[in-house]
Amino acid sequence: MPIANYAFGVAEASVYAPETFAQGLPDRDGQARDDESVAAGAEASAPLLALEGIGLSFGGVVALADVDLSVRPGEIRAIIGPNGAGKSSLINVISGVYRADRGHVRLNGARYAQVPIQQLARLGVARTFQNLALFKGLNVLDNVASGIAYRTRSNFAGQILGIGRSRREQADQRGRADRILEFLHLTAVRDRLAGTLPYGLQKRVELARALVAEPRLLLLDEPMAGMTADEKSEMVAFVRAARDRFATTVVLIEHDVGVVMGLSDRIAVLDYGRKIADGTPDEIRNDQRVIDAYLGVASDNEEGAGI
Ligand SMILES: Nc1ncnc2c1ncn2[C@@H]1O[C@H](COP(=O)(O)OP(=O)(O)OP(=O)(O)O)[C@@H](O)[C@H]1O
Repeated sequence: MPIANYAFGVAEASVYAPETFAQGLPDRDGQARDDESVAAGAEASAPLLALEGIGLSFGGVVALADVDLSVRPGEIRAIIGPNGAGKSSLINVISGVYRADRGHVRLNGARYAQVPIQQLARLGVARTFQNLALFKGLNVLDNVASGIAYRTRSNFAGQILGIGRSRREQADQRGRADRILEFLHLTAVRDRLAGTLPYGLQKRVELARALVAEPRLLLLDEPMAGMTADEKSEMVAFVRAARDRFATTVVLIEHDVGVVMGLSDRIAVLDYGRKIADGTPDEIRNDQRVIDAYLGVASDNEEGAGI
């Protein structure tokens, strides 16, 4: 029985064509890329990110056990699994928040026992958080511009006085932030305090702040959590558009499996810290081990959607 029949209740979300949003910005090389070239590149290239034999325990609790994961450049890669399966632990290992007890992370060809969290931006990695982490008292533009503050080369005094290079850098940051706001249809709320926006828009501002640095690897921690169905559909389209436009590789964890099925190129499934399946949405939908893992959840939860 396909999983979609009982557990993955949300329809595949693809109501907005990505091209709608993908106009007006150059990609990393200043060249437009079509979807096919990104997908073909994803098939052929060496992994941008690879996890090798990752193990992580908290006291006696095994959060991750011998997990391998390979992420190709330009693909949208989801990690799913029931509550407590190890998804957050895995994304925290990828982003250097946790050091794995066993195994390594390969990023851009370099091998790490722990990814250096203070160098994430320079390594081309940006992330969003499960719980919003915006500066609620700052306006939207300044929140987004803060995502590229690391690029600043001017000294502190220069920034305070707003002189010379620092003034040019600030203008550059704001220009980039403005273009991302336009790309994500946020220009109308540019000057609003972030904390006053509806939740779904705040999540989109977080995406903008992560994207403004033009990361090679974008880590999304439950980007659709707490959103309405319409907001989820919009977010799906924006994430896809961002990938297509900037050739950004996306790794996301997300509870709404219907959304994941419609958005991802490949999906890895965790259960009790182990990877039990890995493949395309169709392969995952029909995988017996995945069905069993989620059936356990469905029988605990009459609505069958509590993943
Ligand atoms: N900081 C921690 N201290 C102790 N145990 C932890 C910690 N973080 C995670 N765990 C445990 O590790 C296991 C995996 O948790 P994790 O949060 O990674 O799962 P998850 O799939 O993200 O769950 P959820 O979907 O509920 O967010 C769980 O048993 C959890 O209780």
